[in-house]
Amino acid sequence: MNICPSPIAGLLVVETIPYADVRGVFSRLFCDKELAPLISSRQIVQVNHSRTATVGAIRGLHFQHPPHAEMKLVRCLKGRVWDVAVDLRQHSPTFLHWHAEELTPENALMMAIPEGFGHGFQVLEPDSELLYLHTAHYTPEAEEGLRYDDPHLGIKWPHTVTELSERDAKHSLIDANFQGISL
Ligand SMILES: Cc1cn([C@H]2C[C@H](O)[C@@H](COP(=O)(O)OP(=O)(O)O[C@H]3O[C@@H](C)C(=O)[C@@H](O)[C@H]3O)O2)c(=O)[nH]c1=O
Repeated sequence: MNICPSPIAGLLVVETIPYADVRGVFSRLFCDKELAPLISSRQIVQVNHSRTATVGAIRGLHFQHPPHAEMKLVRCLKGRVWDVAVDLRQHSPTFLHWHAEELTPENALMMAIPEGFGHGFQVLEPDSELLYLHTAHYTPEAEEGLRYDDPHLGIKWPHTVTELSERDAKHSLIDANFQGISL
């Protein structure tokens, strides 16, 4: 696995090197030794999977507040998604900047999204599937979201938005009182 920087400090992109032969492909999806530089003392405590049927559907943007803030490692197992992370760290020089990567099974990229970032994605192929590794348990009372179309973020989604959960449609817009996440 190659751990690559992104334009936002702390947000990393991991390249996985798949082993291909006549039978198909073998890939290591997680290794605490190889990923130690980014995982540090964190532990993976939950593994989630989602399948999203419709091209253009968006999930996000989601995050958990401290003390339930988490690192998420996200990869695409099927289809194609445009995965975006937004820097919400209070006092970060890149506060409210975002970075996106297209994730596919073929490019085998994994976004390593640390605490203090919002995360979302848009589906670019039908029935796209994502695998998430989390370093904190799901804590709905600590969870918050931002609007995918928040003008303060200006995220340039690659496809027309076709579907959104009721919850994601109701997130508040960022206003002058929004301080970000204090870690
Ligand atoms: C995220 C999550 C949801 N759920 C439940 C709550 C709800 O009934 C159902 C669907 O949840 P949601 O609508 O929040 O699912 P979804 O909108 O897909 O939420 C996900 O979005 C992406 C962008 C992320 O980054 C993920 O961490 C997660 O927040 O699953 C769990 O039981 N455990 C979990 O970890």
